[in-house]
Amino acid sequence: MQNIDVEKRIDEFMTWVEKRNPNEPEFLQAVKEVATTVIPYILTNEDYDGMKLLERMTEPERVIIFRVVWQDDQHEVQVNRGYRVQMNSAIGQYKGGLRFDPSVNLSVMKFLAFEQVFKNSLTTLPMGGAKGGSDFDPVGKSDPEIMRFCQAFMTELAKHIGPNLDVPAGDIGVGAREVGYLFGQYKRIRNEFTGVLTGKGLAYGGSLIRPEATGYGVVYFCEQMLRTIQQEIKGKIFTVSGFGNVAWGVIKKIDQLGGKVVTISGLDGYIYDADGISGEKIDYLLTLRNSGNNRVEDYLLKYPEAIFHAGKKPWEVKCDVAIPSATQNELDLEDAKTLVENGCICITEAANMPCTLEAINYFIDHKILFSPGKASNAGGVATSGLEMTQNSIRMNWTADEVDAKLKAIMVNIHHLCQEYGQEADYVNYVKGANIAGFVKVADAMLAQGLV
Ligand SMILES: NC(=O)C1=CN([C@@H]2O[C@H](COP(=O)(O)OP(=O)(O)OC[C@H]3O[C@@H](n4cnc5c(N)ncnc54)[C@H](OP(=O)(O)O)[C@@H]3O)[C@@H](O)[C@H]2O)C=CC1
Ligand SMILES: O=C(O)CCC(=O)C(=O)O
Repeated sequence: MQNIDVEKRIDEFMTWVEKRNPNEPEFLQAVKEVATTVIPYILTNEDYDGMKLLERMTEPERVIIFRVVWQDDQHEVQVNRGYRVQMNSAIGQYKGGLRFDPSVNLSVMKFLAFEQVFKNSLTTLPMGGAKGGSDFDPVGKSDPEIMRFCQAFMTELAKHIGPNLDVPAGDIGVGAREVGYLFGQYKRIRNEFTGVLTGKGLAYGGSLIRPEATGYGVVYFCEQMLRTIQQEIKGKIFTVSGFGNVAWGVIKKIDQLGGKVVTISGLDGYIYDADGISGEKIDYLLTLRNSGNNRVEDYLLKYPEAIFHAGKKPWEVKCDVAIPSATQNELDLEDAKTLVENGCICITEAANMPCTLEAINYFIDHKILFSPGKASNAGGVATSGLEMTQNSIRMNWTADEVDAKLKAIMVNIHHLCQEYGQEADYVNYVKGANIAGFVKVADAMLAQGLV
C-alpha cells in the first residue's frame, strides 16, 4: 500500500467523522490519534478492510442526556445537565467513570468514552467502554449539596445502568464520597444491592487498592518503559501535574520505588518542592484535596519552604520523567519542546489525553519514551474490573493479591504495546496501544454480525 493511499484514507475518514460530529474538538482529537495509527493496520488486513469498523466505533451505541434538578443550601433551584455515553459493548458491559466538572460537555464525554473502549480492551478484562458525568461544579459546595446533587443525578441514571449493563465509577470531581451517595440512591430506587458502581467504600463492596490503582498502574507501566532503555525509577526526578486522586497514587508509588517527585499543580499554578514530595507530604495531598478549596498554593501553609509559581505549568522544571496527571490538553507543543531541551527521557500519561497531538508527535519524532493514557492509566479501570469480580464471587482479596494482579495487567499491557508498536529502534506506544486495543474489539464486533 502506497503511503499516499493511506494518507488519503485517513483524510477521507476524518472528513466523514468531522462532518458527523461538528463542534466536538476533544472527540475529534481522540479519533484522529487512533485513526492515524489504526487505518494503516486495517488496510493490511483483509478481514477488517471494508467492514467500516472505525466508522462503527466512532458512533456511540447510545447517548443519554438528561436534566438534573436539585436545591442548594439557600433553597434555590439549580439545573445541571447529565450525560452517559455508552460507546461500545462488544467485549463486555459498559464501563467507565463519571466526571463532575463545569467543563463537561458532549465532546468531552465522547472523547473519554471513545478512549475507554480501547483502554478497557487493553486490560484483557471483559469490559466495554462508556463515560458519563455532569457540568455540575463541586467546588465550594457543602456536603449536603453534594449529596442532593448525586441523588438527583442517580435518579435518572439508574434507569440506564446495572451490574450486567453499565457499571460507572469515579473520575474528576467524583471520589469515594460521591460514589457512596450515588450507590445509596441506586439501591434505594432499584431495591437491590449489587456491584453497580466501582470505587465503592470497603464497608459496602469496594476493593482494596482501587483508590491507589490508577497511580500505581501508571508507575508500574513507567517502570517497564524505563526498563527498555536499561533505566529505573530509583534516583530519577519526576514532575507531576494535578494533586487529585491519580497524582496522589503516582507520587505514593514513585516514593516507594525511590524516585523523587518535585512538583504538583492545580488550576492556580504549580508547587516546586526541591526536597521532594514524600512521606507525610503525600498524606497532606489528601487533606488539600478534601478541603474542597482546589488551591495547590495551600501546600505552602504546611510546607513553606516549597515555592509556588502562580498561573504556570510544571513542565518548565527540569526532570527525567514527566507524568501529566490532571486533565486533557494540559501539555502542549511548547511544553514538549521545553521538556526535551531539559533532558526529559520519558513521558507517561496518567490523565486522559493530557498531551496535545502536536506534543505527542514531537515526542515520537524525537524518539522520547511516550505512553498514551489509554495504556498507562488503565490500572484504574482494571482494578475496577477486579472489584466487579470480587462482588460477583462475594469475596474480598487482600491488598497484596489485588496489587499483584494490577501489576501483572500493567506488564501485559506493556507487552501488547511492544508487540504492536515496535518500530526499527523505537517502541511507538501510541501505535501499539491503539492497534492492540482495536484488534480485540474489532474481532468481537465481526463475530457478532453487523453491530
Ligand atoms: N480516577 C481514576 O480512576 C482515573 C482517572 N483518570 C484521569 O486522571 C485525571 C485526573 O483524575 P482524578 O485524579 O481522578 O481527578 P481529581 O478530581 O481527583 O483531580 C483532578 C486534578 O486535576 C486538576 N485539574 C482539573 N481540571 C484542570 C484544569 N482544567 N487545568 C489544570 N488542572 C486541572 C485538579 O486541580 P484543581 O483542583 O485545581 O481543579 C486536580 O488536581 C483525569 O484526566 C482523569 O480522567 C484516568 C484513569 C482513571
Ligand atoms: O474505574 C472505572 O470504571 C473508570 C476509570 C476511568 O474513568 C478511566 O479509566 O478513565
